[in-house]
Amino acid sequence: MEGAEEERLVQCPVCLRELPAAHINSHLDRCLQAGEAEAEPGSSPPCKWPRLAAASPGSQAEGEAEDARPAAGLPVFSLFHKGRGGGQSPGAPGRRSGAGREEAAVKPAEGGAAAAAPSGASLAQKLEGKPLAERLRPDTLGDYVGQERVLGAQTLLRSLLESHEIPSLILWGPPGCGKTTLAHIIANSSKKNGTRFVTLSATSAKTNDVRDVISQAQNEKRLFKRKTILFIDEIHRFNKSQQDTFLPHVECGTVTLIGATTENPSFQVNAALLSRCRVIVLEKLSVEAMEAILMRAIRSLGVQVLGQGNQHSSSATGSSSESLEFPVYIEEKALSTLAYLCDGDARTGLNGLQLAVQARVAAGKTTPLNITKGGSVDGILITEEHVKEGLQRSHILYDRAGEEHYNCISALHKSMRGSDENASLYWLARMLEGGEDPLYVARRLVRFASEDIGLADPLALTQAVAAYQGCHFIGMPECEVILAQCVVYFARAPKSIAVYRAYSNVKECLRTHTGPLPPVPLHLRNAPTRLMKNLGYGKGYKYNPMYQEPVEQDYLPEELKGTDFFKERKT
Ligand SMILES: Nc1ncnc2c1ncn2[C@@H]1O[C@H](COP(=O)(O)OP(=O)(O)OP(=O)(O)O)[C@@H](O)[C@H]1O
Repeated sequence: MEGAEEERLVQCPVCLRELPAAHINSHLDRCLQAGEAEAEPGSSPPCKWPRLAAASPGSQAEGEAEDARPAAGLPVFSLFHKGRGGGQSPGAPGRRSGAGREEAAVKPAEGGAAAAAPSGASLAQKLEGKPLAERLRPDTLGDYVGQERVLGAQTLLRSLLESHEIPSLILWGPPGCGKTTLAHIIANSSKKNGTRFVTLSATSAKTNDVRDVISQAQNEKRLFKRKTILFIDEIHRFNKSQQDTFLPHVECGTVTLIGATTENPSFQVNAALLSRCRVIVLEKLSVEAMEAILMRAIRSLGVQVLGQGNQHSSSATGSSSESLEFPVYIEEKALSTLAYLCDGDARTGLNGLQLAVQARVAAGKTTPLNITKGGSVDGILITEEHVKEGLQRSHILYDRAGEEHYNCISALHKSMRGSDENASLYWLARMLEGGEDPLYVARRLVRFASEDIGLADPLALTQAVAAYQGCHFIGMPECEVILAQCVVYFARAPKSIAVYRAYSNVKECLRTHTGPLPPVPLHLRNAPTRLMKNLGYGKGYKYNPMYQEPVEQDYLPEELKGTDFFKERKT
């Protein structure tokens, strides 16, 4: 009987693991200690790796290994993201083993810029390991640049964050604008009042992972009165049933949800969930904000800024000459070009800077620089060309923010209009490979379908809308072939601008009309009330289906009678 009691399985209230009753007390002690360990700063939002193809593979692999390392010492409970597309999800089948469950614990950021590298380290050492963007991720609102509209001094969000009153939030904004960084700052500040911060990435987490986080949050709340903030990166990638899983728990306050998304949450986030969250719209970082972020990076690396033509007093702290044979300089113009070309994406800007500096330092080629009155100094110089190389794949071919964006879409439009399928494909690829938003191209195709093909092939519009939706569903890179198919269809399609031109003529007619616009003819008016009938509304209207023969009836106002917008030439 006693043996049976010992063998009876009971569930640990903390980790939910089933164990023999006889072992539960000792297990619980370990579990509680582990829970404490987890409360330590291990739960920051995930580290992100550079998206640039040119990013050094070595540094990424190194970073991933570091990122996936479990938090030191005791096993941890919470579920963490392993990084984009990385590895098995934390709660994948076969891995749920209670306290021993394998999790990718995210290491805490190492103190922001100040901790980027020891101040005495050489520049090459400072550039090793984690990507610069990760190391410079701000820890406090003080270092968070831009986004004044939502985080400025008098804003509601700032006062909520300062008072540690975190509501459920959806952070919506383009890549690299600071969504994860903001969550990271919230994680840091919420630790101060003992709140747990758990991170899941919708790209790798399964519904069971969400359930695990929720049940753990319930236990934490019940046993320790601790709140849980759940950060879900790329929340738009969760399907409806996954989103439904945490809906009631957000509602009853078991977890505070912070979701980050680059997609419009009205379409991608379940309406019920959305209504329980405050949507914070973050914008692309301005060129000025990007300059400030890049300057901070320059300072942390000890690189000095070189003004055009004359010596520029750099605000760099600690000259690189302390630890390097040659000082490193970057042209002021190179910085502003980088700030401009990265199109409000701080990760792209910082990665571009890192690659440019790394390449120049590795090449070790020095230039005599006239920066002192007395003569020249040998130093490593980073020019505008070098930063463009750093941004190579994404930005040198194609500048998403600037003129090139309009030039290429115009070239695509004209190539399709000219029925040149090769040129059409070329311009499409130039844009997509350069990082253009596929939905921007898809929207142009919808317009083209009506403007240039029109009724010569009415199916073109259906194709374009389907291509838009396809791109919306699957994103890049898979959607490129959808756009390619549509572009070739359009290049080969017959063209007609009849409707486009006729509609332009109508608009012109309205614009140039002098005096009051003619009233709607009485016989064309609807007459839902007796009064309207009495006023002659609808009187004399011939209901076409009642007639066998063509109906003689005017539909245009009297003064436009007989106008043919299809024949008239636009003036
Ligand atoms: N507002 C900001 N102030 C200072 N640094 C920033 C800011 N926004 C972004 N950064 C820098 O850019 C890097 C990338 O930003 P973050 O990961 O927050 O972007 P994100 O909006 O979450 O992008 P994604 O949608 O691609 O995940 C950060 O590590 C940080 O170094």
